[in-house]
Order: sequence, then C-alpha cells, then structure tokens
Amino acid sequence: MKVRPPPAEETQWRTTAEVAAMEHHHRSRSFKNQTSTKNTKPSCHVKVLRRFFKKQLQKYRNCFLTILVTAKFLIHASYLPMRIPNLFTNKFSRLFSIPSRWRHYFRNMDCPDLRPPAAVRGMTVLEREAFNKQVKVPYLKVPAELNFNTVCLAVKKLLLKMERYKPVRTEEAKIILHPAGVKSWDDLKELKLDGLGSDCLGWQEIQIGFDNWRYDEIFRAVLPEDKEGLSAFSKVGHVIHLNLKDHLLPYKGLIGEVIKDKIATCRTVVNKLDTIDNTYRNFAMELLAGEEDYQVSVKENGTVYEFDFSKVYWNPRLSTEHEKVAKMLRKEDVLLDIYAGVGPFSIPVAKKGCTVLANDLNPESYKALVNNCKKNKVESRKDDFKGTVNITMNLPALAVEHLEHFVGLLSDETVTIVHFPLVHVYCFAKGIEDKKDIARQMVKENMGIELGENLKEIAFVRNVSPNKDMMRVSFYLTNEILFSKRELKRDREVEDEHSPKRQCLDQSAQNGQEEHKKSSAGKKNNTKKAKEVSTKLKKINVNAKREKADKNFQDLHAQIVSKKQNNKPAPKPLPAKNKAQPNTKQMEADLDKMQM
Ligand SMILES: C[S@@+](CC[C@H](N)C(=O)[O-])C[C@H]1O[C@@H](n2cnc3c(N)ncnc32)[C@H](O)[C@@H]1O
Repeated sequence: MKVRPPPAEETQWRTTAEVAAMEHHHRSRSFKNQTSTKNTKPSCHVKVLRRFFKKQLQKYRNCFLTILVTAKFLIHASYLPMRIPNLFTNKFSRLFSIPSRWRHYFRNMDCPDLRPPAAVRGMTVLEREAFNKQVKVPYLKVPAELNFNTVCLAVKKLLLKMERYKPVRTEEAKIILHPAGVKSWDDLKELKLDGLGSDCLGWQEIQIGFDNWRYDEIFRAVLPEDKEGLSAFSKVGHVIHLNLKDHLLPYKGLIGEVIKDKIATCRTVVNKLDTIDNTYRNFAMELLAGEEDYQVSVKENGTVYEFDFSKVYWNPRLSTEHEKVAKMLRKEDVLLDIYAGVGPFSIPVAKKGCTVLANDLNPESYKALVNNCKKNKVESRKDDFKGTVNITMNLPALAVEHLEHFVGLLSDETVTIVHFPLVHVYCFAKGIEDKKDIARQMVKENMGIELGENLKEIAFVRNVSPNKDMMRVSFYLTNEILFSKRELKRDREVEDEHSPKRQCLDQSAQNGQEEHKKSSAGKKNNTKKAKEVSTKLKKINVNAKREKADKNFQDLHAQIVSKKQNNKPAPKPLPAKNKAQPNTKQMEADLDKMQM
C-alpha cells in the first residue's frame, strides 16, 4: 500500500489574515448553504458548466437521459474541488487554490492554537512530552430539554476533530467546537439553533499532546520548513520502508518512531540505503524503529505471500500490473515466469489452473516461492501443452537485453509453431519523449527486429522518477524472430574473448553472489569493492571456466536435441555427442554442476 501524507494546506501560501478572512467567508457561506441554496453564487467554472448543460437541455428538451447525465455531471463538478486535495501532491495542490467554502471542516494546522508547540521544530530524538500544550476551545452546553443528537448534527462541521479526541461528550451534554470556526456566538447564529442562546456557548482549556496529531502533522511541525518533507513511503506487511532524502537523515530516528507509533500494524520501520541495482533486486536497509524482523506476510489480489523482505524483491506498487497480466491468461495457457521473484505472477496464474514454469536466480526467492505455492495450495503437476505460452520478463533494468536470446532460438530446428508465444517484457523508459515510443525502440534495438502486427500492447506500469517510467511491451514472437539466421551483434562481441563486453560478461556470470553481498555496503563502498573483486577476477583463469561451461552446454544441448529429433520424421545430423536416449538424470546432475 502506498501511503502518502495528506497534501499541504492552503496556509502555506496564504497569510494568516487571508486565512482568517477566508474562514469567516467559509462560515457564512456554509451555513447559508445549509439553509438556502439560492443565495450561493456559483463559481466561474460551475457557471460555464451550467450554461453548457442549459444549452444541452434546450437541445434535447424531452430527453430524460440528458437530464440524468447533466445532473450527474453537475454533482461531479461541484464535488471535484473537494477531491483535488486527495488527488494531488503538495506541489500540485499549491497550484490549485481550493476555495475554503468547499472544505468539509476546519483544518487543525490552519489554526495556530492547534498546531504542535513551535519548540518541537528541529527535534531529532522524539520527546513526546514536548508536544503537550494547553489550548482554549469553545464548547456548546446543550440544555436537557433539547435533543442532544439534533444539535450535534447541526454543528457537525464545527466540531473539534483531532486524533484520539472526543468532541461529543454525551454524558456532560457538551460539544467541543473548533476554535477556528467559532470565535463568538455570531458564528453559530446562522445555524438557527432553536432553544440555544449565547449563554450556551462557553470556553475551556484543554490539554492536547503528541497523541492528538497525525504523523504528517507531527512532521510538518518538526522537519525543516524550507525543505521538502517526507513525501511517500510503502508498507510491506508489518514493515514500512522509507527512502529518506539526505536532508532528512538527521531526523531518521524520530521519523521511524513517529511512523511506528502512528501507523496501525506497523512493527518495523526501515530506510532504504541504496538504489536497487544488485542482482537480486532487493535493497540494503537500515532499521529506524521497531523489531529487526523482516519476515513479512502480505496479501495481494487475494493471494498470500510470505518472504524475508530484506532478502528478496517485492514492490507493492506492482499489484495492479500483476493482476492485469494474470487476467490475460486463460486456464489452458502456459506461463513461463523468467524472473519470478516470490511468485506474484506465477501463483495467481497457477491458481487459475494454468501450467506455470517459474524461475529465479535468488535462492531466497526460490525458497519463498516454493513456500508460497504451498500456502496458496498451488500444486506441482504436469499438463499437456494446450493454449498460448505467455512469457513474463520482469527485470526492467535488464530484461530487454535478454530478448536477443529469442532471435534465432529455433533456427536449427524444424518445427511448425501453431500458437506463437506472447512475451511481456518490462523496461525502464527514460527521456522526455513518448515513453511508449522509447520502449518500442528499446525492444527493436535489442532484438534487431521492429515490432509490427505482432505487437499486442505497450502499457505504462508505474512512474519511477521524473522522466523515467516502467513500461510493459507485450508482443508475440514470430517466425521472423525465432527462425532468424541473423548473427547478433552481441554474439560477435562474445565470440571475441578479448572484447571488453566478453570480459564483462564472464566476470558478471561468476560474480552474481558477490555482487549481491556487495550491494548492502552503500554506493561508494560498492565501487571500491567492485574494483577489488575485478582485480581478483583477473587472476582467475576465466577462459578455462568458460570453456568448461560451454562444453557442458553443448552436451546438454545435444541431449535435448536428440530427444526432439526422435519425434521428427526426417532427422538432421546431430552436433557433437549424439545419444539415442536422453539421460535425464545426467542432465539434472549437469545442471546442478553448472549451478544454473
Ligand atoms: C524485479 S524482480 C521481479 C520479481 C517478480 N516477478 C515481481 O514482479 O515482483 C526481478 C527478479 O529477477 C531475479 N533475477 C535477476 N537476474 C536474474 C537472472 N539472470 N535469471 C533469473 N532471475 C533473475 C531477481 O532475483 C528478482 O527476484
């Protein structure tokens, strides 16, 4: 779940006097609204809408449907401004000045008396007592002969609403009101509260403290005023993870404590130490508050996943994407989930009844994946191939590069494909141009073949940073791709063992585990360690290992091809070792040896 604190309030760019004037205006307007809607002057855009719909109504006077649609639009138009604060982040809400009369209630942070004490600004270690303060608030004492609930309803918009604070005190027949909304009896006059007089309005001192503010209000009071606050964080099971900007690092302890305190079900707060650029796509994290327990249980689209969040990849922002892809598959289809993680594509699809082959390089992901299969009652079974093969490739930083392996994949085979596999490859599209064009271009560059009619769709997945979006390109493999005889640029480079790319590939192949360990030590440390590792690797006889691996692959390929050729009418001469019957046990042992 993405949690975003509520947007900044208008006072940030208005003077106190303006706010007071606005609030006064708001009070009279909202009370008028309750009694008479005729007096309410519509704002400009409502006027324009009304004029438009009036014309429409004249045009289709007898059409009942138009009236219905018009009414619906008007309702939406008048509610839209109220929704804007929820739709936009701080920066956007500053651009849109929301008229106070559209607000539902008074905001506590607009009222200086209801803000945390100024002394908490700059606090780095949480001291709850420093938030205590006395504040004078208005209250309404309801005479016994009046209906208490009716009065409560009438003053609903003026209640003092704070965290863990009860403004309606039935036992005392008292209603605590908002000091910004009620300054004198005049403010209540327009409500026409029959039976209530100015003697019913009183003032009392109340004690408020840390418990009465939300986490975003606490952060507004504590963190530097002139810098960006805490913009967003994610919740994965009981763990909340932050990605703090440098200027917030001195406050990390306090931020952790406040979040743990204020967010229900949160037991652990961590800060991301680095960008996700290691092999397993998990990230190094620092514990800010709570228990050092990263074994989480999350539910996504009705499926339960358990994993160690510090060791595997999980992104709560991908839940819609996982669901979209799962919906594309039918029961008879097959899924090859190449970078499966803990199973958010594989398990929902398997639950549907599809056959799934899932793969992940990270042993921790594999362990969690197997456990999640059990947890969600997904069984291992072998079915005959029937429907379309879908191939998910969710490794956005690298997957497009791996597409080249489809090119010419079947060039040595004599098979006819009935249903062409559908590939869903993810990538990061960076740049100011249209991201769909960028994604399409990336696929083209890596496969050397332009997508044409075989393109199913290019979809936006999520925004990563300004000018960087994660995209999905879904396309069918074609005969042109699978049977291509074209020599790939990368193959040529790999052939040349002295080329820088070849050396780089050799090193990264052997160094997957090393890289994972390195990532946690931060970027600077990473560069230093990378140099050390690369020097050590140079000393290892890379070529010897590569030749051994190549030979193993050749043997394995020979066995696989021999199996296929047994079913073919016109067998082709086999390369290297031709075994009549494939030795599957040997194949497994070979694979183990190669540590695939
Ligand atoms: C971005 S995560 C995606 C995980 C999952 N599909 C999801 O949507 O949450 C990429 C996964 O690919 C795995 N991975 C990285 N390189 C790989 C490789 N060469 N072969 C197989 N898996 C790899 C990582 O361990 C990681 O779990």
